[in-house]
Amino acid sequence: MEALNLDYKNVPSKGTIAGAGVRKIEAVDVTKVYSTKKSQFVALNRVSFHVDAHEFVSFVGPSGCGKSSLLRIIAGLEPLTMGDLSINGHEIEGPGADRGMVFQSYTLFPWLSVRENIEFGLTLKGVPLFEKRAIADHFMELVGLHKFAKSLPKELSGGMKQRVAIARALANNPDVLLMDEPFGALDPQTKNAMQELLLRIWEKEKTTVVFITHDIEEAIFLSQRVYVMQAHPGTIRSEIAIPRGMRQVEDVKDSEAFVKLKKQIISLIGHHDE
Ligand SMILES: Nc1ncnc2c1ncn2[C@@H]1O[C@H](COP(=O)(O)OP(=O)(O)OP(=O)(O)O)[C@@H](O)[C@H]1O
Repeated sequence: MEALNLDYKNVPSKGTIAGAGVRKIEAVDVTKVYSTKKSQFVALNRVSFHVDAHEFVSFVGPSGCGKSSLLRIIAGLEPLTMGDLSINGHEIEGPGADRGMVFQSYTLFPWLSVRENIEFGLTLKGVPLFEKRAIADHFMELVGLHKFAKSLPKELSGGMKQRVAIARALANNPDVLLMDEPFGALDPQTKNAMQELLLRIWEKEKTTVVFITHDIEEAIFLSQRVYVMQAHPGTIRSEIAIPRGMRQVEDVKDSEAFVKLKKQIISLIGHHDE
């Protein structure tokens, strides 16, 4: 029988603590100008940041500050106008299998089952059936959907669909998981449950995550570092480190440290709006 090759989780650049501290994404003076026939609009102005291996980094800011533009540029779906942006030291020139995406809108293939959706990228890569099945099983288990392997997306709730989307992205073993308001369309209870689940997954898989949200609580709860953005034009106003161990506190979102950080970020964002 063919031996199972699950070493995909142990590639040196991720999945091992040894890779921690290694620069994964580096952005220097990234500028994005959208041009139409009549005008030019500066969506991002000289945005510089970095994301290290295994980090969970969020970008938070008001509507229109360029969060989605930034994520699309990292994903290689949108070209930057000026500046430098690299992943693993290589300039980003287009989309790549090293980056997995999860969007706010549900992007599952409606005609494919949960298992087939999760296996889709692996099928394209020609991963052998046995291995593909094992990887899908692992990630269905991880997001708690193994009982729904044969279900179609239309039979799933919004939260379940996003769990499939996360499993699908992770099954391709991306170097970086890019998430654009993935829980933005969910009700508050489901959103909280998804945040808890994502943290558990991140702690287990050691994935590097770049997370976009306008929800300040969500950013503080999930991240190790938060970049606070402002609009007109989109720039990074501040970088906030979230203290280690804060999440271990019960009802962390009501804790003094959490509320203090939230007020700090609100004032940073609010300051610009005045
Ligand atoms: N393709 C485009 N052509 C022209 N302008 C664009 C385009 N995409 C985005 N913009 C403009 O760039 C700015 C930043 O948009 P972006 O969607 O990146 O912001 P955002 O912070 O993600 O906003 P939101 O939180 O509302 O989704 C906005 O003013 C938007 O209107």
